[in-house]
Amino acid sequence: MAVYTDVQDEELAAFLATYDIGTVLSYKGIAEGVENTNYFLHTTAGSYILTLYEKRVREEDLPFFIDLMQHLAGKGLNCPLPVSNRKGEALGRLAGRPAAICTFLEGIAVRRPTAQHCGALGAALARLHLAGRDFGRTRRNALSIDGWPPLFAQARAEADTVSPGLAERTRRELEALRAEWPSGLPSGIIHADLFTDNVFFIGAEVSGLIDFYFACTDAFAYDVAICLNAWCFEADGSFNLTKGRALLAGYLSVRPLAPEEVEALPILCRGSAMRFMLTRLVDWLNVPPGALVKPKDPLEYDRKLNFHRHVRHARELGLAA
Ligand SMILES: Nc1ncnc2c1ncn2[C@@H]1O[C@H](COP(=O)(O)OP(=O)(O)OP(=O)(O)O)[C@@H](O)[C@H]1O
Ligand SMILES: N[C@@H](CCO)C(=O)O
Repeated sequence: MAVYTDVQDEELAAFLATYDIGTVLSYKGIAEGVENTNYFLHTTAGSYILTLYEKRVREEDLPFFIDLMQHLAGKGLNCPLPVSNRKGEALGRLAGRPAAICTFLEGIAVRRPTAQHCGALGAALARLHLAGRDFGRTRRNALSIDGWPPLFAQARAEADTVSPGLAERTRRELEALRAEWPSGLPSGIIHADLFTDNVFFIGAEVSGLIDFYFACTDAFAYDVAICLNAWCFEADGSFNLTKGRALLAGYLSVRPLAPEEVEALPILCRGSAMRFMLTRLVDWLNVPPGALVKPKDPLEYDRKLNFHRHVRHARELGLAA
């Protein structure tokens, strides 16, 4: 996370006084991440994460995220559990922002995942898809194909300052995606942002999944595509087929992919690369003054998009023939 909103000692003490989790021993802003403000919070009762919800999270969606984490935790998935205050409410307000306190998860986010990590991640993703099946609530994916043109409109005029030709490349690609985007794929709750920083490991095992603030109802295979992009490319921009194979084999060990999901995987990877290129581009061009945040490189995803433009079959992404 980043820190967009400062929290003063007195206001935190007053906020905590409404909970049964003791008093503050220490708290510290977390620089990682780009979406919300997060603090490590140590109280006399233990360790927690305090989140203040920022820009992209709509306040009316927060009960969905909180209920989802409670549902998934109830299904045995290791994800942050929102803590309720004495009134039984998990959502409050702090420093003028909506805020929640969640349980702290142990484990380490790997920066350079191995094929073994990718396999474990694939299986964890499929378990998440199964655990969400009876959640009973839905949320539209605001960052799918209909959400991309408005993002592009925000960045278009300045896109070529980031890379010459980026505006025209993106315009053409958006047209192509619109023409080929699949519909009717098996759908349910997806995480939609399961990058390496949102998955904790203890040794080779997944110990926890965090950051459910993009979770929504969409094609399961789109979540697989997001993970292939986030986990299986090397720093030099090449796609690591061994990691792709491991991720897909891990996923398939828990949930099979239907033929139409397999067929759609290349275009879903292209779309997923577009989604992250665009949100990164908008953020890159709009860093709020004074915020403790390091914007992520949009061109990393422009290059991934270019790779996927040439992929014709999921075999090229690692699916066993
Ligand atoms: N429940 C938790 N237990 C332990 N650490 C956590 C927890 N939640 C968040 N963190 C820490 O805070 C950091 C940022 O959290 P998170 O990824 O949710 O932020 P974000 O701003 O939404 O990030 P992103 O850019 O991935 O969307 C994580 O990398 C992790 O170090
Ligand atoms: N995981 C995203 C940031 C949160 O949307 C990215 O790497 O662009």
